[in-house]
Amino acid sequence: MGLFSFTQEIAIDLGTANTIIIHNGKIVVDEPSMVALDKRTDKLKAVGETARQMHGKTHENIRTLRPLRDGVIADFYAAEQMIRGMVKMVNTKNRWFTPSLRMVVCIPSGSTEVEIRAVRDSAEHAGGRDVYMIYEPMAAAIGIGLDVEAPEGNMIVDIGGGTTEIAVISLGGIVSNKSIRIAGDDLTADIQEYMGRQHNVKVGERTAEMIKINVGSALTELANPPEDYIVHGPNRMTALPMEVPVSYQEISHCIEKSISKIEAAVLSALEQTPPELYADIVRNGIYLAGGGALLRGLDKRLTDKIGIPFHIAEDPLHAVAKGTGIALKNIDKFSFLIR
Ligand SMILES: Nc1ncnc2c1ncn2[C@@H]1O[C@H](COP(=O)(O)OP(=O)(O)OP(=O)(O)O)[C@@H](O)[C@H]1O
Repeated sequence: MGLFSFTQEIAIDLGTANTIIIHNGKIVVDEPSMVALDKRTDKLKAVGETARQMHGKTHENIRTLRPLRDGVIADFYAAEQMIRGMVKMVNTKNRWFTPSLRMVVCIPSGSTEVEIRAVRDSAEHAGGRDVYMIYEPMAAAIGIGLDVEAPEGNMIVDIGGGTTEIAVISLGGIVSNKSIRIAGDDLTADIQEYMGRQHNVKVGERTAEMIKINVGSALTELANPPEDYIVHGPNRMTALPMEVPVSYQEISHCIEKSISKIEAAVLSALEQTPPELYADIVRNGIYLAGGGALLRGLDKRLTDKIGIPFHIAEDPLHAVAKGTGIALKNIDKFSFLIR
């Protein structure tokens, strides 16, 4: 080791929609999982929020892309560039020498060997010397503050951008899990398609996501309904500008199919749960994490349908990252980390 080499420890929640880095127990990077590359040289032009702002507005020499799809790396080179770019954001002070990185990165629980390898390779190419991995639902459970090593069953439903992960955790391990590729991005796609079909207005992905955040609902009747959201966009036929007010009720109908699929996956995961753990889950309730947990009425809908209380994690968008950060501090203690 040279005179100026040092090890930096970071935890990465590498998500389809957002990537979060924790360093010294604090969130230091929280950016959309997006890169902008120069088409001619493949060099990185921008990463995170800056790349997202370029999305849909680029000329022929720049391409913006999301390196992950459905929770897993879809573009290996872009993923590596993104991790590199985001790690650089952590090291704004020490530009003179590159630290050796000790990382904990989270991965979907349904990952194949090849997908795990892809995350490890990307992390190592981006400077990781000592790379550990943790399954996302395990990280979410730790982030929520559950004692994952206790002989007690807990069920986590983590609804991210690309995947919904449902897992039962007990004694420091995942007893059963179900991962489906229906999550927040599918709800956004449902809305985008619906706006064109129903209102004849063309909306981009970002606008559809804003509709979801402002008036998305898993129920057709809400106790505290949000005000209609006004959408601006071109008419699909005439290209003339339109202004369309959108209500939460119509959005609840348009995302109904996808929500039902998530509901069915939770039921199927419960069916596979061993009886002793099932009893613990009925007593403790089920924890919702990930950005999708913020959808209005989802906790109530699932509670009413399944008959077990659903609790939304305190900070659902950051639960996985927080848990990954705690795992980083306990690398030697947590035997469930993957090397
Ligand atoms: N208030 C909200 N209501 C509904 N959905 C939301 C809200 N806020 C964020 N989301 C959605 O949550 C998703 C992102 O969640 P999260 O950051 O947990 O996913 P991720 O970790 O990047 O994805 P994955 O776990 O699938 O790799 C996006 O689809 C986003 O649109």
